[in-house]
Amino acid sequence: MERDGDDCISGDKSNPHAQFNGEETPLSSTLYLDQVGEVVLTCNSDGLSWKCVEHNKDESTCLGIKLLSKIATDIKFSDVYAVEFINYGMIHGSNLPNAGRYLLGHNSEMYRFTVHGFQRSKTLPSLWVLTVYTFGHEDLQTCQIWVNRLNASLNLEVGRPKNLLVFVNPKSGKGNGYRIWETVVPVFSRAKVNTKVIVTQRAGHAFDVMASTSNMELNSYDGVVTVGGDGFFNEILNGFLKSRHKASYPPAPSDFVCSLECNGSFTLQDPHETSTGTSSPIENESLLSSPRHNGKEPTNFRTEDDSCSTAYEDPDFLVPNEQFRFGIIPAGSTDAIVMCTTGARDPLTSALHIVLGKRVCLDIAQVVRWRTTSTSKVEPSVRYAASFAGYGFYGDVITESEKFRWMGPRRYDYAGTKVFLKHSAYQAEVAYLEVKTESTPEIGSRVNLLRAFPKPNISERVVCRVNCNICSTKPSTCGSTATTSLPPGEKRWQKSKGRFLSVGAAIISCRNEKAPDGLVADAHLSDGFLHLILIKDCPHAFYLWHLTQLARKGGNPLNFDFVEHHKTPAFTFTSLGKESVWNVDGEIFKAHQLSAQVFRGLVSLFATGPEVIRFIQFCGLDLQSTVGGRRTLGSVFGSTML
Ligand SMILES: Nc1ncnc2c1ncn2[C@@H]1O[C@H](COP(=O)(O)OP(=O)(O)OP(=O)(O)O)[C@@H](O)[C@H]1O
Repeated sequence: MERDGDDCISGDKSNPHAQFNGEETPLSSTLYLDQVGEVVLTCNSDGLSWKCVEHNKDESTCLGIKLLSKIATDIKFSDVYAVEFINYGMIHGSNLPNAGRYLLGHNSEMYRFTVHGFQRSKTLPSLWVLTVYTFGHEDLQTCQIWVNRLNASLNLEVGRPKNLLVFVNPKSGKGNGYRIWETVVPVFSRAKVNTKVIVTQRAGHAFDVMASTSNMELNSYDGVVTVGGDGFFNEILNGFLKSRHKASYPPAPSDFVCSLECNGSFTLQDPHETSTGTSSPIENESLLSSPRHNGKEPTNFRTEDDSCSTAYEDPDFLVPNEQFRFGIIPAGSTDAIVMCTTGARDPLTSALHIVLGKRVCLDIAQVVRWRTTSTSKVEPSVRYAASFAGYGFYGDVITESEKFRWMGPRRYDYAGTKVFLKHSAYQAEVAYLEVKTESTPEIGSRVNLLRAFPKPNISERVVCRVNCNICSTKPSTCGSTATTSLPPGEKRWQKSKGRFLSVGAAIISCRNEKAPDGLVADAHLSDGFLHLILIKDCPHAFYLWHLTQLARKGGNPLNFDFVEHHKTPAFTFTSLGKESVWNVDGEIFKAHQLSAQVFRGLVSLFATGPEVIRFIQFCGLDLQSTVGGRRTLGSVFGSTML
């Protein structure tokens, strides 16, 4: 084992950084790989590869199977999140049988460094598992050269965060938000990501911090990480967008606007007024003026000597902002957003997406409540949603489940069962914008098309996934809405009035463990559309049938006559009853009258999108047993908690 480190390195070891400035010189050394043995390690522009010494000459076989082929032999820099020098210590001998003479057959002490990366789980590719390769050499300098060289390569990886603001909800899910954060802290510290951690003390705490943090301070972070559920993410998203997203209210049909104007407290926007993100009013549609400003006006205040001074002006924070991303470490009760954006409900997978600087754009819906109850005056209040906004059944379940928060995630099953048994239907009027595009002549009336042609089965649906073609077709301006980017003739309002068991607007597929394909299996993360699902009053048994389809892998919950499905960028809603509760990303939102529109890719997430192709290939197997566990009738009702 005596070896002089100077002899075994090829490349300019005296200056590893210099090798990176010009043409790259591959670095190569003979080192020991823990649990394997002596290897020739090579570093090139893409990553690291290693080969057992004399591998080709003397390959171990057992019953004709190459034993060494099971050992990983390379890793790309894009899959490496940290390289650490770990000083003098044990390198273990090979654990392979018949290791042969080139493998270290015994333990030995030497200087070591570790390469931390990940690999995709063989059974669920969206699930990322940690990998650690420990290399050793008796010469300290050799190890240091390798560490410097590999860290120089990692520094060239673009988009990796250095500073993050982290919010932890200790009450999330089963109340273990902080414990979950602790399990992923080592990933952040190894990757040398600085974190400012805020453990929330109460509901609304994170919203207040996000809303009051200056843009200057926010600009010092590469993003915000939330450790919690969908409701917690929603709170942080709203705090972030509250004063930073500048946009007019959603478009609405003229009679909707009239109903607001008749109240005497609201006026139509002057069509000549220029406002960010809107075009002039289109036929049969009116735009509503937005009194919102960016909240950064200079503040005049009196100083001690009574002179008037002006506080500094906080710089603008651009939204959308591709550099600034959100990360979600799942700790909630449903975690639909994380499942749709990383494909897995796994804190480590999320942490890896964050430190590796992955990026995916996410549509956000702006939901404006105009009236809280039938008698209240018009008072616009804006809420943003990342996954789902629902009324009727969805509003009732969230209201009921809040009474049983102590039950943890099971409260949704219990509340869902209770609300299902009540079978309440609500009188309402919904208007949605029907948009014609080249690929789908009238997206808004899709249900009628589906009646005329057989519904595509699940394998034919264009499901959103990593590098999704639909989502990566960039609109002219990111953060825009289809309501403004399409010419007036391409849009028209359609209405649906009647008794509904539920009205739901899914911005993403809303996949979760109880609804494995989500409510809308082929919804996309950033196509600029939401899916309006209207469930008309129907017999109890039919509704149960819809819910069981929702809870089933490969089910078709929208393929019923009592279900209307409209893909649209905007809709309005007016309750014709007294009580009216919405569920926005799992949080209660009382609204008698509201309008909503989608902003395409308004925020970016540390995520890649799910690895869906193989996910769907598993359909033949019972994936529910992997992701959903045993199904009970209660969990069928709980599946509506999107
Ligand atoms: N320290 C706290 N104490 C009580 N409530 C809190 C605290 N911090 C945050 N909250 C509130 O808890 C609510 C729910 O949080 P979260 O979404 O993390 O969990 P969940 O409801 O169990 O999960 P999911 O939204 O996925 O169903 C949020 O609306 C948030 O405002």
